[in-house]
Amino acid sequence: MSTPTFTEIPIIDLGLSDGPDRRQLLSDLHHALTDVGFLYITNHGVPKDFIAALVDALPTLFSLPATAKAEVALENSPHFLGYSAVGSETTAGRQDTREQFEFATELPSIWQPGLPLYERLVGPNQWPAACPEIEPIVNRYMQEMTALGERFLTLVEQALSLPAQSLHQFLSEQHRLKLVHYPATELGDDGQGVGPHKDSSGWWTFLLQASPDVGGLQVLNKAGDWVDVPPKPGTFVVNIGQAFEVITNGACPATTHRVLAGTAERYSVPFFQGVRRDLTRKEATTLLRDYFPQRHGGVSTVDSAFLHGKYDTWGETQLRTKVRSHKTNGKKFYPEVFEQYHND
Ligand SMILES: O=C(O)CCC(=O)C(=O)O
Ligand SMILES: [Fe+2]
Repeated sequence: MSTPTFTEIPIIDLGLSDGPDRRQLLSDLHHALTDVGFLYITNHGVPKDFIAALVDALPTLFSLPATAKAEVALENSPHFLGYSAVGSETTAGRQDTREQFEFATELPSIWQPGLPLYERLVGPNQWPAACPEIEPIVNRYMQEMTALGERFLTLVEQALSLPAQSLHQFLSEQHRLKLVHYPATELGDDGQGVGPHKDSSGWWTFLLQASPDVGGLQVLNKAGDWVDVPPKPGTFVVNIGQAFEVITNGACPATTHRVLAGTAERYSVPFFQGVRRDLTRKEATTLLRDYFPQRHGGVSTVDSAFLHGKYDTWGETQLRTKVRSHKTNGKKFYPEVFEQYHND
């Protein structure tokens, strides 16, 4: 018998959350959380004109000259915020075909000697001077996504029969967002937009597919088939990050996904809801454990560097991941742990 699995991505209408269809909504959400790990949300309440302003700004931003992009290079930032060119990222052993600007909730630097090194992940954005309109547009969008993320967690608590606010206790004050551009590739060029991965940096991801007519995002189901996640007007794609899989003891899986390179260029904007940096592995595996008892004969099947790695906090696990994938920043800003993170 083949493994029961999904063949399409459920659509959850958040507009039903206050009406008579609420029970059905929570039951559909439960299915999406436990069997799929991916969903679309509609009627999410983020103002259309905020989204449109962001979508409209992307082509201008990405057509800035290379020198303007280099001024805000991610390499300059101890907080791993800024621009990365096509070719600087490898996923699943192959080079990705995308360029991106990474921003975070606007916060001042807090790290000073004596504080955990991972506190250095927090700090100011680098805004491109040649495209000044992007700063207020992104800041406003981030505020909306932060609020949407919190509303959404309340529904997830209800769908999973968890106490009110029990998921909010894991949130960070810093969330991250990427503006992503996948350039058009030649026909027959077997490039990857971004290779197969699970989202490792956040609690939940809320993705805006910003090119209404261009597909490419796919999700891996349990039968090993890739399921398309085409853009749908008025929706966000929402998916589970690895920290959430850990907290739920694998009941809610962080599903593998990828983006195919295509002959049409594509823009997208993933918002990664942040997990508090001081979260310990012990807390992550105990705080909600009564609600997610061990399945599979007591052996955890959850795949996560946080769970199986050497470092005890979410913050340090994140810092290690970033130092390993951005070697220039690692050497420049984190020489005290660079070798150790690379060799352990
Ligand atoms: O661009 C997309 O649609 C998805 C991007 C993604 O999966 C990621 O950046 O983690
Ligand atoms: Fe992703």
